[in-house]
Amino acid sequence: MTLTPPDTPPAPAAVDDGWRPLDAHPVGRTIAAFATRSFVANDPHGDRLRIRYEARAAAVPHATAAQPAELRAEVWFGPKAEGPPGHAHGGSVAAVLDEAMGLAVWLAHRAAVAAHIEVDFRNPVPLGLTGRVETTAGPADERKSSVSARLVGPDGTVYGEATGIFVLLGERHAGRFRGGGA
Ligand SMILES: CCCCCCCC/C=C\CCCCCCCC(=O)SCCNC(=O)CCNC(=O)[C@H](O)C(C)(C)COP(=O)(O)OP(=O)(O)OC[C@H]1O[C@@H](n2cnc3c(N)ncnc32)[C@H](O)[C@@H]1OP(=O)(O)O
Repeated sequence: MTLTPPDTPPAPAAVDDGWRPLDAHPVGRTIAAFATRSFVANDPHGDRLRIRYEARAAAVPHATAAQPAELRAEVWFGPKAEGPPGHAHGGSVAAVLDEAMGLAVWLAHRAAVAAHIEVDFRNPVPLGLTGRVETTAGPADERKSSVSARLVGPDGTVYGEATGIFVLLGERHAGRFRGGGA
């Protein structure tokens, strides 16, 4: 006896929206290597912050106003990110937004450091939240770029919003931010 398989609806066609792991992008590879050391991203299996960056490539190596390379992230706030009981420390939220903005500018233009950031904490972040960080790097002039980022929950709740001015590293900063640790 053969059974007629039940009607199964066709699987929805996967939508390729262009987002890839950060290290799949040529510039993103350098950034991803940096992020293995950074304060925010250096403990991908830890209990504080886990973050995974993704890039959407521009068709050209450097972003233009028409075709920027974009960065976003998925982030998890673990039990050791606590600030107010049961909720994430504002500094952890600010750090996540700060780093994402810096990496967004790096991806879109070149390596940069924060000169000025502002953060609005819109809603308390419950520990255990997995949220999405969205960034928008503005166009750059010779020395700086404006950028913004926000942290959004799976239900669309906006937890934090940030804007920043990031100074693009150039000859005048030679050696200043290379580091290497103590
Ligand atoms: C393949 C090679 C790979 C290389 C790898 C490189 C290593 C990776 C490097 C980087 C990756 C970073 C990944 C993101 C990490 C997360 C982001 C952070 O948290 S970064 C840490 C916190 N930030 C600091 O420690 C900066 C400390 N501050 C400074 O060192 C200086 O103040 C600095 C560099 C920010 C500015 O000093 P000036 O002398 O270079 O710049 P001036 O000429 O004064 O300003 C340039 C423009 O920026 C404006 N500007 C400067 N500071 C401003 C401010 N506070 N507010 C508003 N505008 C400001 C100015 O008005 C000027 O604008 P006008 O060109 O005239 O239009």
